[in-house]
Amino acid sequence: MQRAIGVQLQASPEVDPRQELERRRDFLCDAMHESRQTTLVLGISGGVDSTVAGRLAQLAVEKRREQGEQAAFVAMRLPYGVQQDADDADRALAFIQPDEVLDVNIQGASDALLEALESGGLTFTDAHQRDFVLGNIKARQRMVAQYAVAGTRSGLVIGTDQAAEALMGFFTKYGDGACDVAPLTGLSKRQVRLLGQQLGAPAALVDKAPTADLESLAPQKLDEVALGVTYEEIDAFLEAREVSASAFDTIVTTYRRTEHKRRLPITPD
Ligand SMILES: Nc1ncnc2c1ncn2[C@@H]1O[C@H](COP(=O)(O)OP(=O)(O)OC[C@H]2O[C@@H]([n+]3cccc(C(=O)O)c3)[C@H](O)[C@@H]2O)[C@@H](O)[C@H]1O
Ligand SMILES: Nc1ncnc2c1ncn2[C@@H]1O[C@H](COP(=O)(O)OP(=O)(O)OP(=O)(O)O)[C@@H](O)[C@H]1O
Ligand SMILES: [Mg+2]
Repeated sequence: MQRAIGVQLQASPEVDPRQELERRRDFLCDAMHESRQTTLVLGISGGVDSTVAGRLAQLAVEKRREQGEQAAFVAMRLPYGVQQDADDADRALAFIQPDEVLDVNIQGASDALLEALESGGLTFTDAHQRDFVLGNIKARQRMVAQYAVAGTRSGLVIGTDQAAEALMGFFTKYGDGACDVAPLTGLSKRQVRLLGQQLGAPAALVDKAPTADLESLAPQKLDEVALGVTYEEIDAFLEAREVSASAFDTIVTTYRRTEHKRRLPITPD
């Protein structure tokens, strides 16, 4: 079963970082060519996934320009108010060297929607549920912001979903899960870091502990705390290595429970 899920998610035990970077950069170039779009758009959080995907995007548009095509990468800062790890986002942008940076605070829109929902009669069981729902609103506001830019600039929105998040369904459906191109597909978290290292990204970002950072009541909460398994265990599962019985159980149960997130909407037969 472990192998079958790995195949389903396009995971592989080993990758050659140099070759993978070239293949994934060229994939972005081909996607721009085939869709006749001239811009790539991506939110840069300061985490390793958007650092790697962002640099790949910049390399892709530079290659398109070398080929005589019009191409640009628009990186977006999308903080909710003041982001605790804003320095990391700045560091990531300094490394990526994007053609353009747009800074859009998603707090106003996110809070306004939550307030309107409450005025409209929606109630929550407790403060934790309210905060969790607001977290998913934040992820979806980032999607709305990126698509607004893509719609203005003939752009493709990049998603940073990789095999570790896909396996655990650890993304907001139609939030950060929504995109036009997903260049990190199939990579374990370890492999994303390998690609970051190969690109020459700052070690502090390559080795940074992953956080979705969506809950205002628990800023910078580590993904591993929310997931109940470590990325090491998730990567071992994806890379067809041995996994403890309890981790195996958590991973397979979560994978099945989140199947709907990896599929198109349910339709009548
Ligand atoms: N069986 C089923 N078939 C079809 N649809 C089903 C369904 N079960 C729920 N649904 C629908 O799916 C919805 C639940 O999905 P969703 O809205 O995504 O919500 P949910 O999975 O509850 O929450 C998203 C999770 O992803 C994490 N996350 C989000 C964003 C980024 C990152 C990150 O790593 O950076 C992590 C976040 O911390 C949270 O734990 C339900 O409200 C319902 O509408
Ligand atoms: N504060 C933010 N500013 C801009 N974009 C964001 C922000 N938070 C999340 N995103 C976008 O949502 C994506 C999903 O977040 P996620 O946390 O999975 O990735 P990451 O932060 O790049 O890496 P890591 O998973 O290691 O934290 C990010 O890659 C980024 O494109
Ligand atoms: Mg993050």
